[in-house]
Parts: sequence; structure tokens; C-alpha cells
Amino acid sequence: MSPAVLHTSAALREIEQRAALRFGDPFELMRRAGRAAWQAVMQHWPHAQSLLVICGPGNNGGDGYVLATLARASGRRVQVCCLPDHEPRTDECRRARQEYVDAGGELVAGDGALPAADLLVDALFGIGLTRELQGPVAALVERINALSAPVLALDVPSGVVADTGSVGSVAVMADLTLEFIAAKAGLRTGGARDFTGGLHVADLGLEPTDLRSAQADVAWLRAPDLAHWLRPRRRDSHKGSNGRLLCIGGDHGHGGAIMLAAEAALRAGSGLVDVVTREAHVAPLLTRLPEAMVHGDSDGEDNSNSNGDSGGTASSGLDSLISDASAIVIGPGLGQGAWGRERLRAICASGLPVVLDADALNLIAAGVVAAPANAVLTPHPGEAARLLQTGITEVQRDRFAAARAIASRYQAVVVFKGAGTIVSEPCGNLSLIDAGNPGMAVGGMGDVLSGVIGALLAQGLPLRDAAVCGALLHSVAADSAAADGGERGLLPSDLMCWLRCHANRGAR
Ligand SMILES: NC(=O)C1=CN([C@@H]2O[C@H](COP(=O)(O)OP(=O)(O)OC[C@H]3O[C@@H](n4cnc5c(N)ncnc54)[C@H](OP(=O)(O)O)[C@@H]3O)[C@@H](O)[C@H]2O)[C@@H](O)CC1
Ligand SMILES: [K+]
Repeated sequence: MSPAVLHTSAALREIEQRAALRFGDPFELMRRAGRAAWQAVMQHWPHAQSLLVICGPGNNGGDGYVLATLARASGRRVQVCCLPDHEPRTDECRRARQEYVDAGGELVAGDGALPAADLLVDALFGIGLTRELQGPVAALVERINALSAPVLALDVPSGVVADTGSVGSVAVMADLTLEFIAAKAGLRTGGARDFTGGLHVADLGLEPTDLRSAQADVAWLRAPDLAHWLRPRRRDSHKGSNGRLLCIGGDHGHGGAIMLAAEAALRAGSGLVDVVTREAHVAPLLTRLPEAMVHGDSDGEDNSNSNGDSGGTASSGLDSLISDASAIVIGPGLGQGAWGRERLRAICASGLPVVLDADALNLIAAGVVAAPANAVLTPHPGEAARLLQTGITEVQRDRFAAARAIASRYQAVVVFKGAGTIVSEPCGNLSLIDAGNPGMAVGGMGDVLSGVIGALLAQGLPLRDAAVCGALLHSVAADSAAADGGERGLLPSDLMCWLRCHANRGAR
């Protein structure tokens, strides 16, 4: 199976140039873009009698003029609005505007009050945005956003950077964004998600073979892709053939985090799950999750009790658990004290596939422990900023670059959490998880993710596959949970039954 991909602006420009050569007319793609936009208007707003199309000076504006001409020809009341210094600057835009004017189309100045309309079309800027919106353009966008009419954005909501998803001081808030030629990576992560509204792609009649480019693309992962990794279990499998995951965390006061990781790991199919935590958390954990094998460390020194027979975890006990494990999760509720640091050092020396989360990441960012080989790091933006010794604003400005930089610096697979989770391999290959919802913004959600990825590592998936499949499974489960009862008030525990359900997708 070749996975779907998301494109960068550089790739799209390469594709456009090749297509224009093939068509023998550089205007043909713009004609098709305008036609696709008009079809979208008829499909989504069939009762809109009046349209206000806001056109910029580049080819995005050109698409707007073509749409305006078609809408006028179909009997709609159409006005095109443009700022005084947004006279067309490309041949194609000039031609599109001339055709609109020649057909009797009306132009209104964009620096005054905007006329009322049933539908607004944002054709200010697309992939050619080069800087933050300021002055009269920013004021125009603010006036667009203040109107109550629905907004269709052509290609990109103006003000959103198509390659990174970052949003400057202001951007158009669209109800629907019609992307031309192919789906763009940046519109599916970070700040962009609050501006695009629904995303539809108009391929403008290009064939999949036209979409090749020399530019690196981003693997685009959606719910049906789970079946690629989550194959039916072998009929004669036993608990030992489905991996043994060791979960370490839950220092004083943080017992819930490691409970969630362990439960998620069992729901994602790990055959056995060991937990090393503080003694005080053993009884509550076993009450909730009797399937786990829990090993408790008491205060002060590392004597431990266990419901199994492994004894203490400080020295020989932990060594023996490590030697029995197929993979490890360390970090949820770990803390940064001596207890957590010692266990992290032991794990990092083990050579096993390991998921590092929460305080394990903070200890590595602080240089207390060196990052191990065979690791999946799962930072949220705050942890990502610490791992790169920078600020949250900087990592969020280009989430793809931040994920790549962490993966390269720590030579690990990185799952950069947030709206539109990004996975980067150390070589820089990127994947985007196109699932998930704002209900996931709640404490404990990351602990569930680390347990899921750990379970997939324990079942034998390679690091990158476990990271991508785990992040997708986690988000798809959260989408099902949100569909079941809403986003606000969603709890990490609500995902557990859905993890099991979606972990068996491939088996159905
Ligand atoms: N090429 C093709 O075959 C096809 C292209 N198509 C369409 O073209 C779009 C890309 O067109 P594009 O490259 O002309 O860029 P576009 O987004 O219109 O903006 C560039 C203009 O905006 C200006 N500008 C930028 N930022 C600014 C700011 N912050 N504030 C103020 N001004 C700013 C910039 O000025 P400059 O930076 O040069 O000063 C320049 O004049 C693409 O998204 C799709 O919709 C489709 O028709 C399919 C076929
Ligand atoms: K636009």
C-alpha cells in the first residue's frame, strides 16, 4: 500500500508548472480552480444569491475573479472587493480580472465598509503568502471575520502559512477551505486547524501520476490506515507471543499517570504488563487493573513488594524485569527526583525499545540522562521546547521543523503531540496524524498514548510504525469517545474501550 501524502508549497509549484506545460496554457489551471470553486459554492451554499469575493494581487486573487465571473453568469449578484494596492500582479490574475470586468462585473474598494452578501469568498492569498498580514490587509481580514456570512477560503485561509500551519496576527476564519490540486500539510496541524473550517480538495483534473515531485512530502495518516498495522492475531498465539511491556512511573502523588499507561497498554494488546511504581500506588492500581503485575518501591530505599515474585526493583529486581521485557515505557508520573532518575538511567542502558514521556523527557532535556538508542519520544509543545532549549511559540511556529529537529538532535523517533500530531524519524521523514479532537486536551491523555505506543513496540512493531500507529490509534479512539458523548469533559479513561475496538480494526 502506498500511503496518501500531503504536499508542501514547493511541491505544488513544481506540479503546477508541469501541468501548465502539459496543458499548453498557463491559464488553464486557474480556469479549473475557479470552476471547482463555483461547484463548491453550488454544492455547499446552493441558496446563496449574493457573493462578495475578496481578491488579492496574485493567482489566488485570479481564482477569485474566475469564480466571480462564473457566479455572475449563473445569475448571482456578485461584487469583487480589492484593496487599492492589490491591482493584479501576475499575467493570469490580470487576465482573470479582465474577463470579469469585460463581462460587466462590479468592483468595490476594499478599504471601506464591506457590502453585505450571503457568502464571502476569501481569494486574498494562497500559497504565496510571504509575511504576516499588517496595515490595511490586516484591517480587511478583521472586517471579513466580523461579518456573519459564511466564508469559503480558496486554497488557504488568508493569513495562514500553508507549509507550517502557523498564523500571524490575524487570518481569515473560514467555514470551508477548498484546496487546489492536493492536500497541504500545514493546514492540518497547529493554529491552522482553527481557521480552515472543513477541508476539501479539488484535484483540478490532475492524475495521481501528475502529483509526483522532487520535494519531500509528508505521510498522511487517517483512521482506515490502522488496518495496515493491526492485523488479526495468530490463532495459536498466547500471552507470551504478544509482548511484555514494562511501565515505570508514578512517584509520590502521581500514581494515576502510570495506571493509565498500563491500562492503555493492555487495551492496545500487550500480552503482559509489568508496572514499577511507588508502594502506595500498588493497591489502587491492582484494584483497578488486576491484569497488571505491579511492583512497588517503598520510601527511602528500594526495597519493594510485588504481587509477583520479582522482589525489589532497585537492583536485581529491576534488572530481572528489564530482561523479561520486550519494550519499556518510562515517564508518566516519574518525577525528577532520585527515584525517577535512577530508574531512567537503568532503562537507558538496557538497549530495549523504549517510550520516553513526561519527566523522562524533562530529565533528558536537562542533560541529567543521555537519550537512549531505540527510543520514541512523545513531547507536548512545552516538553518539545525544553528538548530544543527554546520557547513554545518557536516550536509551534513550525511544528514540522521542531519535530525534525528533536528527532535529529536525540536520534529518536519523535511524536510531537498537539492538534495535528506529527511523527518524525531521525532521518527527517515526516508523518501527520489526521485524527483527534480538542477533547484530548486534558491531563492523563499523554499517559494513555505512551502506553499504547509501548504496547505496539512490545508486540514487535518497529519504532516508527509503533509511533505512527500508536498516535493514530489513540486519536481515532478519542474521536470515537468524543462522538459518543462530546469533547468537553472527555476523560483519558473514556478511551480504553475504544482503543480495544480500533485495535481490532484490521481483524474485522
Ligand atoms: N500557479 C498556478 O498554476 C496555480 C495557482 N493557483 C492559485 O494561485 C495561488 C498562488 O498564487 P501566487 O503564487 O501568485 O501567490 P498568492 O497566494 O496569490 O499571493 C501572492 C501575492 O500576495 C502578496 N503577498 C504575500 N503575502 C502578503 C502579505 N502578507 N501582505 C500583502 N501582500 C502579500 C505577494 O506580494 P509580494 O510578496 O510579492 O510583495 C504577491 O503579490 C495558489 O494558492 C492558488 O490559489 C491556482 O489557480 C491553481 C494554479
Ligand atoms: K485564500
